[in-house]
Amino acid sequence: MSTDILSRIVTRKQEEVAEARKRVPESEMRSRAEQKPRDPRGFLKRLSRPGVNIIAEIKRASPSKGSICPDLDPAAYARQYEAGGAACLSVLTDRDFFQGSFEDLQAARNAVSLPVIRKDFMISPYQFYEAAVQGADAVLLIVRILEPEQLRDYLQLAGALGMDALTEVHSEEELETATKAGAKLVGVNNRNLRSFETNVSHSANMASRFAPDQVAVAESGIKTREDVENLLNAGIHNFLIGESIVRAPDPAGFIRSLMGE
Ligand SMILES: O=C(O)c1ccccc1NCC(=O)[C@H](O)[C@H](O)COP(=O)(O)O
Repeated sequence: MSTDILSRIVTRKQEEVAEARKRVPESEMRSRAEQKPRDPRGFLKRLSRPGVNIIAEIKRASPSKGSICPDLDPAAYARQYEAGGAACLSVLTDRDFFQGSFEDLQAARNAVSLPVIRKDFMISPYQFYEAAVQGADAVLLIVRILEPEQLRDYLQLAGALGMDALTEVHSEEELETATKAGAKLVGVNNRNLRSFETNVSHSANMASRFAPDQVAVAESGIKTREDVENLLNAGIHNFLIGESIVRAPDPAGFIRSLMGE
């Protein structure tokens, strides 16, 4: 089942975009995005600060773990994340595989002053217009599901709409593709999205491959202060963390402990 999860997600995304275009044509969505008064909170800027920066994720469910916290209150979680010292929020907006939504993104963003990434599977310009209309400060670009040309175009499109882009890689080849496309903010996913195998040392092992002007993020499977320290020792100080924070009885306290406070 996990072997082709990304293909299944991408196929469903294509259907979703086609359905959304019928409700609001692309020309209209684009014009809404271009006319939307922008108030970007600076996702990349926050992660360029020294110290431990945690992108804390609102994650109700996932393909690898099933249900995690289906009834979570995104505004309450966002407030806890901010109180705990998170640098940014990540909000999953995919409904079918993660039980996320734009409502979650809006509720979380409106509750705090942190920059927010729309965490989804971006395969069409339409989704960038949607993200801008929803007020997202950043979007995720997954190298494995994009052609190199598309990646370059989407990095530009995100910037033109006033959003930062977090480019996600898993392998060294994908990191090379991201670098050639000009990606500045790059996340290494510790989770292999084919097998779901997660190895927290994976991003540490890739750290030396980053260009000096790139900002690295370690993604997935981070659960303990020891994980964070090992990644800090490898030179990575930005962390995207979902499940362990969502499941923590006290998310704010847990974030503080991950930060070493
Ligand atoms: O989490 C999954 O099962 C998953 C499956 C297929 C594609 C993406 C997936 N996760 C998205 C993410 O990038 C994670 O939510 C994020 O890195 C946080 O990971 P974690 O701390 O392990 O919840």
